[in-house]
Amino acid sequence: MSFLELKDVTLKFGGVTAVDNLSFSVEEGEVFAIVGPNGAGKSTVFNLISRFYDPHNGSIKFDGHDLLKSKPSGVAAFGVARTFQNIELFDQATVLENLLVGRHRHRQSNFLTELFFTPSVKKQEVQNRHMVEEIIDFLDLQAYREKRIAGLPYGVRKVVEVARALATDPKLLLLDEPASGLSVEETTDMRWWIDDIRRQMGITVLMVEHDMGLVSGVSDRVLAMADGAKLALGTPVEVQSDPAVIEAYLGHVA
Ligand SMILES: Nc1ncnc2c1ncn2[C@@H]1O[C@H](COP(=O)(O)OP(=O)(O)OP(=O)(O)O)[C@@H](O)[C@H]1O
Repeated sequence: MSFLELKDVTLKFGGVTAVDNLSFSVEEGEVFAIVGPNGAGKSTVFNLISRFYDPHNGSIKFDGHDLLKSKPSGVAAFGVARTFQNIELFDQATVLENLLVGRHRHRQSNFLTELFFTPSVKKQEVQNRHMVEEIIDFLDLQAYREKRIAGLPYGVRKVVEVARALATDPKLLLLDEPASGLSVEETTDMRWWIDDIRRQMGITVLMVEHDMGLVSGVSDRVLAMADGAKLALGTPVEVQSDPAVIEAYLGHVA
């Protein structure tokens, strides 16, 4: 069985079929990209995996779990974390505080143990800090750790969003347009972060991205979508030279 498996998934919004009988699977350890013109259904696929929406048909399995039978909150507990197209951080909190919030799913304490700051709570707090500091070092965010999000440049906030998702200790990282709004240099940096996350942290990455340079540079496989359905699936070179993909993009540009 594949690490992540979507089978015959369909979701309609009224008369619009946002995802149309879509099947694909992602293997453990790969970087897998979803591309396609605006409105192709890419974000909806992310929202289905995150259990933000329920499909009308089909199945979604991750790491041996039937995601559709779990509570939406259970997805994070299975080890799925995501970033958002419009960065979702606490603006008035520092980088460090935002990352500590990301550790929340690992808290095993309750109100009383926290009230009395028992040894187990203290130990957990130390472990959380340690892990968060490692992520700050890993993504080179030391200079910003005590800075509030609101005052940070956009490119740094994008990296903090990735850091916050990593703080949940995921097995699968969903990156929603990691390069959107970034300069050419920042996009190159993002490419190396994604590569390091896969190679050094061993985390599987599924991303939606429009920047074909980033997609080709970092992805093992690419799924091209149009009108909610699969147009092509293969290596970046295979997908970029697929006639159906070329037509969908040219049709979109025209
Ligand atoms: N909540 C919603 N209600 C109604 N229609 C929706 C909703 N979400 C998405 N859609 C529609 O579903 C289709 C797929 O949208 P989706 O956002 O998944 O595309 P996308 O490929 O992510 O596009 P983009 O690249 O612009 O982000 C579009 O026609 C969109 O208008």
